[in-house]
Amino acid sequence: MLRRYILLNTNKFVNCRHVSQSMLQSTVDEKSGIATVTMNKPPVNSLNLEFLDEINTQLNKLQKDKIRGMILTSGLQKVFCAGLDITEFYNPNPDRLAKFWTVLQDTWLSLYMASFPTVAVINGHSPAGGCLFAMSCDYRVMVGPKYTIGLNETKLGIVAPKWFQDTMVAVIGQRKAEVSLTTGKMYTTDEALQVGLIDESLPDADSALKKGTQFLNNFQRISPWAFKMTKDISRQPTVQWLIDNKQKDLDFVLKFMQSPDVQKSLGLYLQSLKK
Ligand SMILES: CCCCC/C=C\C/C=C\C/C=C/C(=O)SCCNC(=O)CCNC(=O)[C@H](O)C(C)(C)COP(=O)(O)OP(=O)(O)OC[C@H]1O[C@@H](n2cnc3c(N)ncnc32)[C@H](O)[C@@H]1OP(=O)(O)O
Repeated sequence: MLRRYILLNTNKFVNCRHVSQSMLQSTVDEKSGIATVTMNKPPVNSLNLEFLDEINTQLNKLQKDKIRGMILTSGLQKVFCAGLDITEFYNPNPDRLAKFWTVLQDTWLSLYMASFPTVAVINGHSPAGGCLFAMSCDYRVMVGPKYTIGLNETKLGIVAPKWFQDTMVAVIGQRKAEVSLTTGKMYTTDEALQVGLIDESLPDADSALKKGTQFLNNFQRISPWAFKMTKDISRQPTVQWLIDNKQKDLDFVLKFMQSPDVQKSLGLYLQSLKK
């Protein structure tokens, strides 16, 4: 494995393994075994087929490398992740859409059930799929006060799939999730903290990264096996539906996304984004 000194987001030089460099940068601190995975797909880290594939491959690699923890963050100025790439849904090629959705399912399962502790350092806006990724980590530290986070699918005229919804319920509870999902609510950092959607709010990215690292350091004294078993038991009710219904979920999305009403809503939403 290539060893070199590189400059991390913390502006400190640390001895680390450089794992990859493309839309995703991944570094592992040799001493702590903590990986920092930085999404870097301008302009907004939207999750298309290729990007999701890269994220999933990296998560599986980190698992094989037996890292001790992971921070997921963004290398962009003001966006953590803009969610799924809407152009994957608009006038889709059915074969590509099927691949895209399957990789999304797999990536979510890899992240949600990661064998190592994970922290999202949310250093920018985090709508929809971006919020899903953040909620799938074990801890969320967000840079405030100006960014927003939430599952806004109803605002696009679409519906958050069951497993997106269940992930939110697991974080903030049934009642708050129901109101949040039906209204497509995007929370400010303060609101997200209040509702429990994030665990901490910090004024800048450096202190958020430090906080995330502090959280991961808690696990130095906890057996990885005990951690993983506990997490599996806790998260099993949320993942089991998708594990049992991957094909049904895919078939539904293929049908739903190709319906004229949904295409019309998506077209209007894309237009409004361009404006
Ligand atoms: C019963 C069972 C139901 C089954 C349901 C089936 C299917 C549901 C499927 C999926 C669920 C969907 C999940 C999603 O994640 S959908 C994506 C939702 N995301 C958003 O709504 C975010 C939209 N973007 C923004 O709000 C902003 O861009 C931002 C993130 C706040 C950043 O703002 P900023 O001002 O910095 O950037 P711009 O707005 O100027 O954007 C720059 C550039 O990027 C394009 N873009 C932005 N977001 C996306 C995106 N998600 N996908 C693709 N492209 C995006 C934007 O259009 C601009 O493009 P341009 O060409 O003008 O440069």
